[in-house]
Amino acid sequence: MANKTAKSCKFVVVGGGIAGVSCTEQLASQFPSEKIVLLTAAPLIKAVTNFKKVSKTLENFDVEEQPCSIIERKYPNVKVIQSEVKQLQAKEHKLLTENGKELHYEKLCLCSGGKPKLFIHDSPHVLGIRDTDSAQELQKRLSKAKRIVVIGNGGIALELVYEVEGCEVVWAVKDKAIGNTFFDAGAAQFLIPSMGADKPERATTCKRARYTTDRAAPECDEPNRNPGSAEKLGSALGPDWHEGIELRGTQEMSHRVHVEYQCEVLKVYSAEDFLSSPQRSPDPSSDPGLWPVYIQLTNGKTYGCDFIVSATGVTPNTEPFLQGNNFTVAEDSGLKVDDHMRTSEPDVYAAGDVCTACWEPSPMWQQMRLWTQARQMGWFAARCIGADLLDEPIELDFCFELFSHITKFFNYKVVLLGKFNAQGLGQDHELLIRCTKGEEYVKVVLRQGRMVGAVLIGETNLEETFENLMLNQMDLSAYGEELLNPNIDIEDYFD
Ligand SMILES: Cc1cc2nc3c(=O)[nH]c(=O)nc-3n(C[C@H](O)[C@H](O)[C@H](O)COP(=O)(O)OP(=O)(O)OC[C@H]3O[C@@H](n4cnc5c(N)ncnc54)[C@H](O)[C@@H]3O)c2cc1C
Ligand SMILES: NC(=O)C1=CN([C@@H]2O[C@H](COP(=O)(O)OP(=O)(O)OC[C@H]3O[C@@H](n4cnc5c(N)ncnc54)[C@H](O)[C@@H]3O)[C@@H](O)[C@H]2O)C=CC1
Repeated sequence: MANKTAKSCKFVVVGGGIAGVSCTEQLASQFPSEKIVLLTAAPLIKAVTNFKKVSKTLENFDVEEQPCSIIERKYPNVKVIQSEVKQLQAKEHKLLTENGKELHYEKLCLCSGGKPKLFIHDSPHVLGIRDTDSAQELQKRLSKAKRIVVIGNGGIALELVYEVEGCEVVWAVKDKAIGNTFFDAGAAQFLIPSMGADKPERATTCKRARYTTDRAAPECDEPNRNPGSAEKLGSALGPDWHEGIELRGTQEMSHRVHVEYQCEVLKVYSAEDFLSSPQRSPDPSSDPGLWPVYIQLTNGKTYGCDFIVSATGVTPNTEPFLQGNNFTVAEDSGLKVDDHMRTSEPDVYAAGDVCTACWEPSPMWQQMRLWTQARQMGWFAARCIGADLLDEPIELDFCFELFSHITKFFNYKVVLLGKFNAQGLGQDHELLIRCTKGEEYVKVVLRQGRMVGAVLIGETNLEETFENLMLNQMDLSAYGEELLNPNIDIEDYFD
């Protein structure tokens, strides 16, 4: 039942992931005498630690899950309430929570993230990976598994096929090459040999140790009494999420990955259904009775396995906010935001995975649902809220000028800059490529002689120089292929 004594607050932020916490911290430091409520469904919040600027636009940081008390201690004007938002009444500037509370706001920022967009719903044999609970479930199931099937060709699939040991992995991708959200076929070819190679020894430090130690004792003011709802709405995992858990199956082997290219899922059968289906494959390993689940692919093959991982993207968490309100929603189901992070509802902003950037982007930026962008958007949304209250102008921040992402795949450092896959450029571009097997892969995208994108795999040390060349849009036509000549120290050249 709704609490009649509704609370009122100048700023309310929904979501304790990177976007929500970054927004809350910025509001708290900009408005130290105003109260900020951070409403979040999960018992722990995410914090950015060891933030380092690698270059003008590239940033690197660790992410820790922390009890809510830490942010409250750091910012006395912040109050964290652990409760799921059930409804937003935007006209009334009011939120209703699962605890039956009402909360009025003057300015609201929605940072409720996303959830796995599974290729099939309601199958006990299909797992999505998003938060700590789902990662632990994966670990538990894997510890009893001999074979799994991974569907999807983006970040999670790339990480998983490399990390899983002691278990056969069948990786089914829609495309002609692996890793299509990050790479082209050339880069994929460069990475393929690492897929079967032994992994180097892992450092023993575990960045996610807090997950287990703090979990038992959430310190929020209003602890969630319903563990089920928190489980469904945990914050997203991020860099190095697999370092804290052992992803090992039951078999005595390191890696074994088999890729099925250019296919999708036709049907998933339980063991029982498979027995009576006419779809039995000649592959003896898909014999009925051997496996708990069978997956039939569009290329005619059927695999039996212990379970299936659906690493098929993210759907923004918008449900509690849409009903009765007038949000404009993008094709990918995100809340559309303008260049001030405003949604179509007055005084409601959004940031991170829940939103879809709908401003005219700079020619070398695109949205991808990544940790860095969640941090930047959360922080920028807070600055926009502040500018609006103080009636000050604010321009789109420099961080939205050039897309930049630094990560690791197959134990290689990977830097992506600008239109790294020539996204949206049609035929109007040329590519320069330099590749040294097992060492580095460098791809540059040029448009009208100017650099507009790059993929750097390995320790290339080119990121700063290339970033500068992209930002200053220098005409490089005169250099031709010499631009990637390994005998020229390009850094000195363009300094
Ligand atoms: C396995 C995995 C690995 C990844 N690796 C990387 C990587 O290496 N590099 C990278 O850049 N990105 C990575 N990402 C992506 C990155 O984690 C996300 O883009 C980013 O964390 C999104 O942050 P967010 O704050 O928008 O959302 P989330 O982290 O999803 O946070 C949403 C918050 O909202 C809360 N919430 C949701 N609904 C409600 C509600 N109704 N009421 C109250 N609270 C609610 C949730 O409890 C949660 O706290 C990875 C993602 C996954 C799943
Ligand atoms: N190191 C990094 O930067 C990492 C980033 N992430 C991020 O986490 C989020 C979730 O990761 P992913 O689930 O891997 O999403 P993703 O968006 O990276 O990749 C989704 C993949 O699934 C494919 N796909 C979609 N529907 C499909 C279907 N029905 N059948 C077969 N394939 C289908 C797409 O073609 C795409 O290859 C993403 O935002 C991703 O960018 C995740 C892991 C690592």
